[in-house]
Amino acid sequence: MLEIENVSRVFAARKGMFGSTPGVRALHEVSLSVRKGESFGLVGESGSGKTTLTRQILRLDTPTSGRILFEGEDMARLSPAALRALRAKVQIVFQDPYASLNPRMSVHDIVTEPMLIHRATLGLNRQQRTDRAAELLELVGLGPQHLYRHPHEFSGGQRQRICIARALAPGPSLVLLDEPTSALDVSVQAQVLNLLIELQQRLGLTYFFISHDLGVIRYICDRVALIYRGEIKEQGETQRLFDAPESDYTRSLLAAMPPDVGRVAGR
Ligand SMILES: Nc1ncnc2c1ncn2[C@@H]1O[C@H](COP(=O)(O)OP(=O)(O)OP(=O)(O)O)[C@@H](O)[C@H]1O
Repeated sequence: MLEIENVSRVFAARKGMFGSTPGVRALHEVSLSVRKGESFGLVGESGSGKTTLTRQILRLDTPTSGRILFEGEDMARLSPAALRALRAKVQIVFQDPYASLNPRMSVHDIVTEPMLIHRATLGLNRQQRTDRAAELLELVGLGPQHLYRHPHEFSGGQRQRICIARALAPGPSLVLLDEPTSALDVSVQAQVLNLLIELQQRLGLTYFFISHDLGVIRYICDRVALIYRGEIKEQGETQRLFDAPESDYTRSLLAAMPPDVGRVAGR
């Protein structure tokens, strides 16, 4: 579904009024492939390049070299119409459900907005968009009675469910989950993770799951890649990587952050 081939991203050195910024090699020869229907985890500490890679997948930034294929097509070579269609197919859920919902918008407007943006692709009229928003709320475990409420009336976990409904609104096949539970209480984390697993099974979604929490990764991801200073240090089946890590970096990461699956699963 998603092939990342030898992607590098270098931010050039810059001279500014208050001195110069050195060049940064944020990604170096990153290669990985995400299969349809799986959950693929990307683990790395702060500054390792996770956001930069995510921005390349969303086509918000362009690699310095290398290429990214989505469903076999080079993202850099898409026509404007194909790029618009791709934007509906690849959606993201951010870490902070408090910051990522506009407090002035109703849940209805938040969830129907992506349908409006992608109306050329989806072809839904006003009533159909409202009906779909109500269905999506039901799907994420919030009833349609919440449609005309505003974000401040919801808890953190409920807000993240609204963010998930918004991400699902244009009918994506790939969902990028950028630390989607790390701003939530532990008990709520487990509920949201279980919801994500359930939605994946029902809708046949593919997840690209970014996290620094190995417990969460182990709970949800089929395969995982570890990124360190812009380079992939190891990747493979999650279970294998935890049981028999091949790189020193993986070993040190596992030693520093023992995965605690029981806590995540709420057991
Ligand atoms: N626009 C930019 N210009 C210059 N350097 C950048 C830019 N964006 C990111 N970087 C640098 O690239 C490196 C990778 O940053 P990135 O934000 O991708 O890491 P990250 O793994 O997402 O970190 P975090 O978990 O803290 O979000 C860092 O050294 C960062 O300072």
